[in-house]
Amino acid sequence: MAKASSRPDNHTATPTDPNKPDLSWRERLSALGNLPAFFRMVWQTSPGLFIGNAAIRLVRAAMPAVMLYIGKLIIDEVIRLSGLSGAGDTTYLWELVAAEFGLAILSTALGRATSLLDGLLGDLVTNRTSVLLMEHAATLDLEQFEDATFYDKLERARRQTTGRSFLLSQVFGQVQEIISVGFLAAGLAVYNPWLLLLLFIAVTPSFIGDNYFNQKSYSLSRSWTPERRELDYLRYVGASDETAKEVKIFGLSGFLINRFRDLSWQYYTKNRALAIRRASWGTVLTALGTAGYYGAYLWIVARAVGGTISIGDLTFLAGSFRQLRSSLEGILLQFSSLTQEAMYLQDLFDFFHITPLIDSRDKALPFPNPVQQGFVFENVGFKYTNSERWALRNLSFTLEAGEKLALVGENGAGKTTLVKLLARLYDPTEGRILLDGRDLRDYDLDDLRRNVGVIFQDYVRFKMSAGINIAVGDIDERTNQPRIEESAQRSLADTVIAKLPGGYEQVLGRSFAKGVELSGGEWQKVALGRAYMREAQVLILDEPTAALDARAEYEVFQRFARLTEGKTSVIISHRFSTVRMADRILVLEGGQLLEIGSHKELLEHDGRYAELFQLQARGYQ
Ligand SMILES: Nc1ncnc2c1ncn2[C@@H]1O[C@H](COP(=O)(O)OP(=O)(O)OP(=O)(O)O)[C@@H](O)[C@H]1O
Repeated sequence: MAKASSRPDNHTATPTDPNKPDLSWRERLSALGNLPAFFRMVWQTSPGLFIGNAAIRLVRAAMPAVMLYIGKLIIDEVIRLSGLSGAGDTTYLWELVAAEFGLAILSTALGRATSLLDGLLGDLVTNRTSVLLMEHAATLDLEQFEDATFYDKLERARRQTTGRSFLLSQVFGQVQEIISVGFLAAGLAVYNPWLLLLLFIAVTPSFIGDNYFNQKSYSLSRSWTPERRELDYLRYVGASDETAKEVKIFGLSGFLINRFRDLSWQYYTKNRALAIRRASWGTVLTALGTAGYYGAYLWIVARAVGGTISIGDLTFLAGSFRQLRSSLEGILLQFSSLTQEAMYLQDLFDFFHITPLIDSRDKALPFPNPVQQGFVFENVGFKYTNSERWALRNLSFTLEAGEKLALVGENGAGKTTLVKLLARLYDPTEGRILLDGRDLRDYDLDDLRRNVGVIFQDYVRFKMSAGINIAVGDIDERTNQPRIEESAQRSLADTVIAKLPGGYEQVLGRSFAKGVELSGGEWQKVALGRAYMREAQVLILDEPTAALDARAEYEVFQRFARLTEGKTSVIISHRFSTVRMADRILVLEGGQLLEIGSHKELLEHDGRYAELFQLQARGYQ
């Protein structure tokens, strides 16, 4: 299968290309090609349940034909006995009745057993798919997550993680029905093979009709993925703890609800039009099937009246024909919904086929320990995929090993982008970054990430315990309580946590029962603790003190200076009291390097840094 990537330039059209609303028969059949991979996944989930399910279904498949045949034998025996005027031996008759009763009980029991196994297996498959999805998502790039088409794929794949149990019982049921039909058809063919032909002719119209409408509804639902995502988003924004504050203050609920109502109504009307057409055509086409059934019934009754077949044969044939028709209709209808399901499955596999663009090379180098020379930016330029503008351009500078560098610049100057390149969340669009003389891309990615610790300004507030919120800096050490507490002390989070009713076990945020919310500055202290958890050689803090009060900021920096002694560090800050502590300061403007030097040098230079510094200093006078 072609590898799909989130980059528009090498995006390969898959059989389910969203820009192509109607899918051909060939594409739909080729979607069935996903079933083996799906079953491999089911098999790997639980071979025992898989085999059990298949075995029971095989037995169940033979039941309808056997029961109909026993019914025929019973009727023929009753007629034979009634012709003997009372004195016949009824043992055989009772044996037959007992056999039919036994089969009826067995059939119900097996029916229950299959739903049970389907349910259990379905749950396991759902869990496994979710795990696979999360595992795969973890391998992908930040850049891919920021791409809307990627998000649509992820969204479609996410929907596939639930509801797969339905496909499972559907395919299992389908195979069972096909075997069942085989048994019944064999019985019917013994009497008259033409009946089979009549049967196929009767069920074909409704099959074609249903296929057509399934395809339409798949295309509709697929082409509406972005809108459905927007609906989910509106539902979330309109009713969530994180947004409630602003929604209330700005009185946004009316606006959000109306937007939701308009969009959902549009989708509803499109769906309704399709559903009405489907129901109308379905009625007409099914009537054709009924006509076919009665045609065959006429023939059978006429043969029975003419004496060519027995009354038992009549019931067997009529029963078989009726059962066959409904089974065949079932199979054919299921087939079209099966291809539809298989197409949805394609979405899941498409997602699994997206490959990360940022990865370790073969024979990647280990991260130098310790870093000898440091980083060199050589004419680095970077453009976000979804943007035409250069976020960084012509950037050349060195970050010496052990140096503390501060990044300064106005909003949107490219500071965060620069540190993302340093942590290899992205690769430069042009130029290169060297570490100890080798391209950053030559180093093992996991090793690099372990050695470069970044605390972003939009750090995540995990709705988990305070301890875990610090331990995420080095999650393997989450049970190392002394280390967590030491990190908390350094980042000043210890006093915050001491006030929490549950201490380090206290769940933060209000999403879960007993969760406690922190203030912005308190959260920042907790997040800062992550930097101290990580024994990284390079530490990057992106506006780590923006929410801190003046005293806390001062203390944090005293400690930070001590912690980063001998380490390479980069700090982004808009506060010059923080910035001036750095060895050198790099001033960015519009993605370009404007000035670089120590605080003193830059003040003497009397350029942009001096201007911004004096601007801020004047504010304090
Ligand atoms: N994910 C993204 N996709 C597209 N463009 C982006 C993305 N992130 C940032 N940009 C753009 O890149 C430019 C640089 O952004 P960056 O976040 O690096 O600025 P910054 O200097 O850190 O700003 P601030 O001081 O506001 O945090 C901005 O023009 C921004 O709009």
